[in-house]
Amino acid sequence: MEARQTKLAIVGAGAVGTAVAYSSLIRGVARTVALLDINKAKVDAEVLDLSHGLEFVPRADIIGGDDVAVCAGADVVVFTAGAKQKPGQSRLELADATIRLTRNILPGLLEVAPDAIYVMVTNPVDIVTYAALKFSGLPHSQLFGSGTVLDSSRLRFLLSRYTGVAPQNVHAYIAGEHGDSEIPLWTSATIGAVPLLEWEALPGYEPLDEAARRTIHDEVVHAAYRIIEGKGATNYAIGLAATRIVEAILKDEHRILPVSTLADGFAGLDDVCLSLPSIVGRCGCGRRLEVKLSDGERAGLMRSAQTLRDMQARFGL
Ligand SMILES: O=P(O)(O)OC[C@H]1O[C@](O)(COP(=O)(O)O)[C@@H](O)[C@@H]1O
Repeated sequence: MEARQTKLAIVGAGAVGTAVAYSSLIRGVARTVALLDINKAKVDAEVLDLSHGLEFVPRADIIGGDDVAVCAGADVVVFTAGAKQKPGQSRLELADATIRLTRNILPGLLEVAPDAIYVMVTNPVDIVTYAALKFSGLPHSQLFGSGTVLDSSRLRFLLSRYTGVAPQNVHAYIAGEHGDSEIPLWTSATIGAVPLLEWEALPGYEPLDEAARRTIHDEVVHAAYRIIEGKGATNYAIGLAATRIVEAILKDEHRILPVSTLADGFAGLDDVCLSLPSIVGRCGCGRRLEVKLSDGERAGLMRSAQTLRDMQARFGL
C-alpha cells in the first residue's frame, strides 16, 4: 500500500507566497506544493523556476495555476494573497481590500479543500484571521493565523545578538497583535534553562536590563517597516516562519508556536484573534498555554486586544 502523500497549497504567488514555496521545498515539508494566483503568467513562471531546482531538494512536485482546482485535496492551505504593502503604509490601511479579497477567495478553496488546515498569513493577519473564521464558519482549530511566529523569531535573533547565545536556545515569545501593540513575554522567557530576567551577561556582552529590553522590543516592532523601506516587502523570514507552522501541522509535531487564534477567555481576552503560545499539530491549533504573565504583560495584552477589537469594529466584523 502506498503512503498517503501530503499536499501544501499556497494562495498568492507574490514575494511571500513564493518564499513559503521555496522554503517548503527546501525543507521537504510536503510531497506536492501547489501555487495559486490570479496572475497566470506570473504563477506559471514561478512554478517553472522552482521546478528547475527540484533536483536539489527532497522529493517533491510543484504545480500551479490560476484555477482553484490546483489546491484540490490540500492538507494545508497557506493564504498569502492580498494587497501589496507600500513604504510608510500601515498594516491597517491594507485591511479593507484584503478582507474583501479573502471573502471572495475562501468559498472556492473550501469547496476543493474542505478538510485542509488553513494558515492565514496576509496582513493585518489577526483581522484577516478573524474575518476568515467568520466567512468560512471553520472551527478555530482549523483556521488560524501565522501571528507572531515571525516577530518571536525576530525577538530571538535580537536576544541572541545581545547575549551571544544561539537563537534556538532563546525561548521567548512575542504575544498579542502582529503589529504595533505586540508585547514580549519577558516573565516566561528563558535562555537555555535560565530565566531571561535573571540572565547574567557573558563576558564582552551588555546586560539585558530594562533599557536593553525596551530597545529590543522597539526593534522587533519596527523591523518590518525598516525592511519595507529598503526592499518594498518582507518575505524570507515570513516564508520560513510559515513553513515552520506547516511542518508542525504535517508532521503532527505538537509544537508550541505563537499563532493567531480566537481568544477563549485566557487572561480575560475574548472575541479577538491574537497570538499566544499554542500547541500546533495535525489537527491544527490546539490548546493555548497558560503562560505566567506580569501585571504589565497582562495589561499590554488587554491593550493589544482592544486595538484589534477597535479595528474589527471599523471593518464591520
Ligand atoms: O535551549 P534548549 O533547551 O536546548 O532548546 C533548544 C531547542 O528549542 C528550540 O529552539 C525550540 O524552542 P521553543 O520551544 O522556544 O520554540 C528548538 O529548535 C531547539 O532544538
